[in-house]
Amino acid sequence: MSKTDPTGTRQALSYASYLALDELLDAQRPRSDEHDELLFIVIHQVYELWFKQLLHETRYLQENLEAGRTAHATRTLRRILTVLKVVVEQIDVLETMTPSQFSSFRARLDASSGFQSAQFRELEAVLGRRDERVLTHYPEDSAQRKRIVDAMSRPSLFDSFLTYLAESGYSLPRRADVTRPVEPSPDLQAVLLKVYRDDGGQSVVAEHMVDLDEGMQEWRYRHVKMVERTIGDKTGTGGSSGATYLRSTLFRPMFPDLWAVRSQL
Ligand code: HEM
Ligand SMILES: N[C@@H](CC(=O)c1ccccc1NC=O)C(=O)O
Repeated sequence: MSKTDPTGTRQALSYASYLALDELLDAQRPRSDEHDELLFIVIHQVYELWFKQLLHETRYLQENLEAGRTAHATRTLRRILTVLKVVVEQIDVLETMTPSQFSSFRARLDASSGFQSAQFRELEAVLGRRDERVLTHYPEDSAQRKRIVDAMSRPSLFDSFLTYLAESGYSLPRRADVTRPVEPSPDLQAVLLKVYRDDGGQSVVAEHMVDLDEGMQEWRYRHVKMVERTIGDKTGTGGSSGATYLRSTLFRPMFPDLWAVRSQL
């Protein structure tokens, strides 16, 4: 395959053109002359690429679940979990940056912050988070805000998991309104206990859902520790109390029913 350049000349596909490296490698633009700022930018860009891939895979996972395809869903979940592991471990790289190295360019970040990562918020919404407060960081009418709002109004991954169980023959209560947060449900927990006792492919999928929930919580924990060691108790550039706020977001499971049943297994 070949494509034409702006002068109309045919260009053979190459490594650089296939991967759009001119654009990609031109997209790191430090605002200071400090050595460490490039690492900060690269890490965040890598995160956003992985978030893109995770959103791509979760969409596929939902399709597989809703079609009752256990093997495909399990494989996709494994890929998602492997990527999640990589993004959690990536925090090690940023932790090689000392507080004073970060302080050398932190003021140049102005009021920008992780609160503005639309893909992270979209991922949370796809998994099941329903919290309109996150929208305050995105301008009305922005494409980013619309993607988060859309994700909050579609069935979440947890809803697709429930559809999958129903497809597999388990009769269970449907969630009346997918735009509302998941409330723990004793009726649903009774069905989940049966899923685990039957010990089929559905229980493997359920275990991977727990892995996913645990992985997201691990990310939060590692992020908070990174924040504590890098900026201590300083307030965040995004206007929050910083580490104190972030600590309050720990232990907020996405799939509470899957945790609740474990004391009965
Ligand atoms: C030195 C490194 C980092 C520091 C000091 C830091 C600090 C903070 C702080 C203080 C907040 C609270 C918002 C605020 O008031 O600013 C926050 C939120 C956030 N950060 Fe970071 N961060 C770091 C790296 C990262 C990385 C690598 C990511 C990956 C994308 C990330 C993603 C987020 C997200 C998604 C939030 C929102 C969390 C929530 O509201 O639950 N941060 N960060
Ligand atoms: N909120 C951080 C700054 C920060 O980490 C950040 C700034 C801009 C873009 C991404 C960031 N990462 C995650 O919050 C701080 O208060 O130092």
